[in-house]
Amino acid sequence: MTLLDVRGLTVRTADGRTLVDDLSLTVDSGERLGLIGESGSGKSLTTLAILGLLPDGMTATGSVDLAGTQIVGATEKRLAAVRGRDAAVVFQEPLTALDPLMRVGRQIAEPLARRTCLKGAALREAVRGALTQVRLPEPERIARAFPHEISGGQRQRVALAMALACAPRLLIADEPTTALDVSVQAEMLDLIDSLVRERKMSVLFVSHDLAVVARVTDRALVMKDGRAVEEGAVHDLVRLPREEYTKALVASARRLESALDLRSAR
Ligand SMILES: Nc1ncnc2c1ncn2[C@@H]1O[C@H](COP(=O)(O)OP(=O)(O)OP(=O)(O)O)[C@@H](O)[C@H]1O
Repeated sequence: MTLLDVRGLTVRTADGRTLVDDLSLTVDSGERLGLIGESGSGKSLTTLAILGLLPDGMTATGSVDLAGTQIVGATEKRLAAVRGRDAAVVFQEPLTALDPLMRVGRQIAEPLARRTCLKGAALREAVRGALTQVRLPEPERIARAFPHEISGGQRQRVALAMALACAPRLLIADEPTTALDVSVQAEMLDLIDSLVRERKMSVLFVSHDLAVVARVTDRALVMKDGRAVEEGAVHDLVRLPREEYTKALVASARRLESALDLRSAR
């Protein structure tokens, strides 16, 4: 069953520049699609358009059907009902999702309480469970902390716990590991991978890095200058890229991998 069906999505600025151009993609229930392309290729604007979160002044045309709701042109009320329940997002910078003045536990409690009607001790226990699920040690301490009191990797886990709190059918992860230290990137990818598998969730995973996309998704769509240039199984894209642009992405992922191999051999 198709969960997300994007057809002819076009995003324009107020002065008429086209930043996403006639893009179409689908994500089935339980499927994981990678969206890959260099910086500026339109990946983030695509994810924002899917959630109805485009910056002021930008307009979307075309169709974005998310679990039966048409997102393009939807009212804010309708969008609020969809976000969190049908799709939730983890951004590159966890601080965009977290309120700096609110303790971490309360930030997770709010969406949990909305979904489950839990209160008091039962809600506290559910928050603890949400923090444990994203493999945070000492969940009581983390729940009492403010965002600046925990590490960047821990903040990204908290953002993931918040995104998962309402059990969304689609997780959109927009460069979720790019801002993290290399040492914690792989752990975060493995965590996302195992949590979405356990929950049979669909994923739209955005990255400029083909090696990262290959770790979490089975199929990928390559974007350049706001357009889709190639789409296929990740395995095929890596082995037999058709487009010059995809070949360049594969070559740079290989260069990076061999540089890392050399580093670890030293
Ligand atoms: N608020 C904005 N106003 C004007 N132009 C924008 C805005 N946000 C993005 N753009 C432009 O739209 C294009 C696509 O940006 P987008 O952020 O979607 O790319 P991206 O592939 O996600 O890259 P990155 O990973 O660097 O964010 C770029 O040329 C960018 O400069």
